Amino acid sequence: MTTKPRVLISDALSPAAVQIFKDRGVEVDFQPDLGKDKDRLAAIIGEYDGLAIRSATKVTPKILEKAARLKVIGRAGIGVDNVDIPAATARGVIVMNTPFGNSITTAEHAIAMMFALARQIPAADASTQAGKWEKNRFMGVEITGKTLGIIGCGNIGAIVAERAIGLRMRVVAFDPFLSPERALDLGVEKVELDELLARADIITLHTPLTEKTKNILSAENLAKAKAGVRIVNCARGGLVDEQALRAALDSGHVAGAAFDVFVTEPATENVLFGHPNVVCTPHLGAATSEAQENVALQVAEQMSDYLLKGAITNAVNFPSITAEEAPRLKPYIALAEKLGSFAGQLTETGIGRVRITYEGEVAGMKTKALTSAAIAGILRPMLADVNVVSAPSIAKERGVIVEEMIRDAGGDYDSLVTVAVETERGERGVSGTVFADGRPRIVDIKGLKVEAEFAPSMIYVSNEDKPGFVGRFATTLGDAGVNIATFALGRDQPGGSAIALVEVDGPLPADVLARVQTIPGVKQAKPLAF
Ligand SMILES: NC(=O)C1=CN([C@@H]2O[C@H](COP(=O)(O)OP(=O)(O)OC[C@H]3O[C@@H](n4cnc5c(N)ncnc54)[C@H](O)[C@@H]3O)[C@@H](O)[C@H]2O)C=CC1
Ligand SMILES: O=C(O)CCC(=O)C(=O)O
Repeated sequence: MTTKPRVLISDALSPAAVQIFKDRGVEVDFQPDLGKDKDRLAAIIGEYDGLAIRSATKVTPKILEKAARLKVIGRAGIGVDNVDIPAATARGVIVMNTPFGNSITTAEHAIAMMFALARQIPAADASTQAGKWEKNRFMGVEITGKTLGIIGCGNIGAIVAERAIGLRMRVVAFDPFLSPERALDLGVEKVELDELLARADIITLHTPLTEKTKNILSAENLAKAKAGVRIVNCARGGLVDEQALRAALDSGHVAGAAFDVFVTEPATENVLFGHPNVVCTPHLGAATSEAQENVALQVAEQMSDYLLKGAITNAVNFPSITAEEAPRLKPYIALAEKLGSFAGQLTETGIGRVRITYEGEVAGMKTKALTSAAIAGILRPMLADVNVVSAPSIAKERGVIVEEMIRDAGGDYDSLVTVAVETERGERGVSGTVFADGRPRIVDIKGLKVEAEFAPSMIYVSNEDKPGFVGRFATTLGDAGVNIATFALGRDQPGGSAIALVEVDGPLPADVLARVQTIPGVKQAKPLAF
């Protein structure tokens, strides 16, 4: 007799999920408050094959250590920042999300927050119900004709844009990954951040929280914003510097702020609380019955499909491939994703085209999965939780042309994968292979031969091939106490163009990078993380 897989639901998912699991033949244990009790979760997680969550459950390495049977974590929602993805991946646990199920609802919340700010509805409500009838206190502003600045024009940002245009607003958007064609389709004007800050009457944020977006509205950027600007954040706490925002509200430079998300959640106290022009909700962006039913049904279907049939959908850490194909493909998937990540981390402008070339043995493998992995790697530095399944359609939606080429083995390697990214600044290609030890290696960057493994902390430098660079570079790092682990060099010809790919122990501090950038002959220096 085969035993049924067991799933634990540890957050307040819609009960619709319970029914789906039961109907599909999965045993389900619904404990909606368990996620808040990490000790109890750790005590029982070992009994389950699947864990279905929203945002209250934090899936930490400690929880994963106890999860001996766990095969899949299903997030009924978009952000998977409450799951330690590398730790889950390292334990072979698939992490799935539902990337679109709550987008409309969250966009609607942002629009609702914008109106709440413009007409001071929460304060007017409290005053009216207190019997004050303060008609002259609550003078609002009209939305029509105002400029909305959208930071992050992905799924939710695009829906907000469509709604705002329907409200007769002008919409400008800052999103390095928004293609001009997509912007045109949406009817939004693609601008740089400084221009958005200078022009927007209302700013709404819809990016994930990443190293690049953290404090994207810093004190400095808030100061650049138009006097009287209003700010809406229904994406993630930490996109706006809360202390700086409070100061800008106190000075009157920012006229109002509506926040659904906070640096620390649950936010039982916060520097923004108590300001008369601040409206807050407790992370309610996705909280409608429609969205909750969508994401609960979808996550239960996806998890059941995986547990019962091995099918993988919307996984953020693995492509959709069968169990038989997995062992052979795995190192090449890692290679393609890392080559893509290399190209993505070096790309600073919109991508027009991605060309992936497979030469030799790898050309006979399931290259679609490899291409998806490469695109996910390219997009991941910019997009919220892009996965290998959704990456190609996201690229298509954004007007990125993806080309796949297959060739016989021609060079020094049995298998060679090349990822080339074309932007308005030109094309950049990076090639790699998998050696007999199963570890992926970079073997060529922009036509320059180099041989290096991918490492958690690296520096990529392109420079003029002049004497003295290596010495100055090593001294700069050494003086700053940064230890060099490996050092790979390549060049086209003596005295020509050169590159260095250097592995360091730990992340490179920004001031050290700045010093590297000033070494004579250095054209570009970038930190990379794999
Ligand atoms: N308040 C809530 O309850 C909810 C919040 N969210 C959050 O909303 C955010 C957006 O979700 P989606 O639109 O589905 O994600 P998405 O991945 O479709 O869009 C994110 C956009 O941000 C852009 N972006 C990334 N880095 C950027 C940067 N440095 N500057 C400007 N733009 C940048 C990307 O190019 C992308 O277009 C996520 O953080 C998600 O977790 C999502 C659902 C509910
Ligand atoms: O589940 C929730 O209420 C939070 C939704 C959210 O933040 C997300 O989907 O990223």
